Amino acid sequence: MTHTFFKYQGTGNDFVFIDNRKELFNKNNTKLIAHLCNRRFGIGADGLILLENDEDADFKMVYFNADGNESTMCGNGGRCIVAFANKLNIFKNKTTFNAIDGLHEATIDNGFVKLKMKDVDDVEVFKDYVFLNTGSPHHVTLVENIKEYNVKNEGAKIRYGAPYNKVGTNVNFVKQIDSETFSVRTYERGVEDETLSCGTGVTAVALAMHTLEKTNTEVVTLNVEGGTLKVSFEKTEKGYKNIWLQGPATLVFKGEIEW
Ligand SMILES: N[C@@H](CCC[C@H](N)C(=O)O)C(=O)O
Repeated sequence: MTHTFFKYQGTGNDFVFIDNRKELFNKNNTKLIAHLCNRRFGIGADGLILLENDEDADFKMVYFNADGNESTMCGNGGRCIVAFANKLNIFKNKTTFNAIDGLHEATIDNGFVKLKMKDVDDVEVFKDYVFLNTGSPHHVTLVENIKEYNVKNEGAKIRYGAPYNKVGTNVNFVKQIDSETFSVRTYERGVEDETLSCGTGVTAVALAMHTLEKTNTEVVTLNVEGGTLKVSFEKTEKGYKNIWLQGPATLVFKGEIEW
């Protein structure tokens, strides 16, 4: 049978989108999802996202990593689904949608999406790294030689090692550029490779760098391999609130595929 899909990218983090408002897609078909995300045998993407109806919001986002497993929040996927829902005329400029970590507010203006992320109350600082959950788990560590860094090998060691083990984590390698700008390269769990950008990852980096007092601004610029994102936030007694991830989200193509 022929199925319609859409492909979007947000700073190079790319996703297959399926309008599943009629609930025809089998979410337990891990093999099919991994096949659709495969860059040689399928459409090719870092993840697959279903847009569904929701009782409390304009729509619901269901996110799967490229390995076919449903996972935690995807920030760039969240920005892209806002662009997709806007294309489907589900809302005009401002929306609220449901995701695995709760309700998210968002706006879109000329392809530029601002997405409100969940509050972060717990930022754990260790000797060589910071760990926090911005909807997905993130290990953040500063490195000097970011351009030459072997993100895949070093990221995999941390992702599969203690204390994360089987559950794993995403791993962000960071270099400070100036008082409000950082370069970030991310190893993504579930893709098991470096991706060109990670939305929950740059959010984690911005909050971690603020916690470490590497920056004192509450609007941080993050240069990723696929472009530039901004994260703004407010410090609270326990952590951070009013966190917004901002950047472009673009339709790449629409297509049809057999399965
Ligand atoms: N690309 C994402 C993160 C997706 C989730 C991650 N791979 C995980 O399983 O934790 C983003 O933009 O946030």
